[in-house]
Amino acid sequence: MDLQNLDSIKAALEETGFGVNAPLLLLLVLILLTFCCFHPSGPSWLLGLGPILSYGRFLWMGIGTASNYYNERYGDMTRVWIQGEETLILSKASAVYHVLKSSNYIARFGSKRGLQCIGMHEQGVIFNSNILHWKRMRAYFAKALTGPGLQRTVGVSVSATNKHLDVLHDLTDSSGHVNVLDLLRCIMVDISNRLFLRIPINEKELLQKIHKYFDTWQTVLIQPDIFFRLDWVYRKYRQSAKELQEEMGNLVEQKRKVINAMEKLDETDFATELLFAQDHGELSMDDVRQCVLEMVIAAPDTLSISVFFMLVLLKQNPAVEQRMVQEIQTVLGNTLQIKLLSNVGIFSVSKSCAHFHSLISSQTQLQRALCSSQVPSRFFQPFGCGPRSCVGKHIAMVMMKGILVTLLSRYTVCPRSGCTVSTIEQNNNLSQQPVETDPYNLSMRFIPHRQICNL
Ligand code: HEM
Repeated sequence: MDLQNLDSIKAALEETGFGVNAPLLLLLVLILLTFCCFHPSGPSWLLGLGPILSYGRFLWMGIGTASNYYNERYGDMTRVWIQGEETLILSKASAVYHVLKSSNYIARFGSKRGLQCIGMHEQGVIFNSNILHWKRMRAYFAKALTGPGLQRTVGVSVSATNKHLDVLHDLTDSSGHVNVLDLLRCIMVDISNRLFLRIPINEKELLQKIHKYFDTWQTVLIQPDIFFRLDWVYRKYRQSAKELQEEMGNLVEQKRKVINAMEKLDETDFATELLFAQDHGELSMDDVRQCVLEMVIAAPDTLSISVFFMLVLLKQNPAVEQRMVQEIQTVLGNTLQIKLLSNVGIFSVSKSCAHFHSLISSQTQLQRALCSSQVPSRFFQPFGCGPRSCVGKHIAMVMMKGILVTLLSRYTVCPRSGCTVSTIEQNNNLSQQPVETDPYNLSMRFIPHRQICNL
């Protein structure tokens, strides 16, 4: 703030009859100074070029990488422009935590045309910014992802993992390396289907469609309107979104037929609840399809990446892996008992729960060792927090543990030599994930424990 401004404020005060009221003036100066000091820095306006350049950077680099770039360059609270709107980019853990947990943080940004393309504009839950509608949708998700649904998850996760480990050769190359990310995605989509939809699916085909949908989601989210008018560019993305939506529409219709053919409904699930709500006029057909779509895509893209990084990290921390395997062997005895878990007897559940608790402590220690010791643990929020936090956070933990315990009880997993979290090339747009153009570096050897013992 310069002296000229101070003089004009003084003159304005005199003109309005306040006179030179020293305490008032001092207070005003203090307020303005505070505002100047705490006003976030960022790229300059540059006759309107600044907003265009910063928006361009977000489109070109992807949301995550561009955010990191601005925070590194201008500090952990930076002002930029996205689609002409002033936007704050925060990287300080305490500030992020403060914003996320605020009851005012209930909407997400995205271009209207982009969200319409992927069916998320005022529909489903993930990017639904129609607050009343989002609240209603979130309730269906919350119901399916907690309570009895959560209890079934242990058995389903263990049995789906075992099923896919039994046919590991499907994803093994000639050098004996497994495409772990694909394996985990297959497991995840199987678990999601068994829990929320319960219809026969072609996992690989569905995963391909999910992959293309996710790519479209990342591409269109903050595009300007002109992008959607360039048919030769946009056509491909519109088509990818439509393919998954149509597939989900078909699966939902199949589900309806199954329900109609049933004499008595023993057990309900997410899709059934939605279809009933549609029958009662509470939800539209598009709502049902979009909610099922979001539920089915939520886990493969988040959990498979998380478990993949856990496996890499475990190899970087062999002592932790060894302790976990010992715990697994002590608690579960042998792999046969793990297979028994798929039947989810009360005895097996309590055993596995006991183990899960000890596993949490190992993981937390691993996390602590790897995260900066300066950051208090409450600021570590992989699932976000507050009203818009991950509605699947509890089930995600159960699924991850179910998969990890089953996997580690049968195999030790070896990434290629030199493959560590810091050497893996990563993308950071909507979420942080390994670059998969060359799956060679990301594949791992699965060595059965029996084989190690015999070595
Ligand atoms: C390791 C696994 C997962 C991670 C790291 C993760 C992380 C997140 C994060 C960071 C958010 C946004 C939170 C915010 O804005 O504050 C979110 C939202 C969400 N997650 Fe997850 N998630 C995971 C697994 C899952 C699973 C398994 C499901 C469901 C089956 C799920 C369903 C959702 C949904 C529906 C939302 C949107 C909630 C809303 O907008 O109201 N997530 N997740």
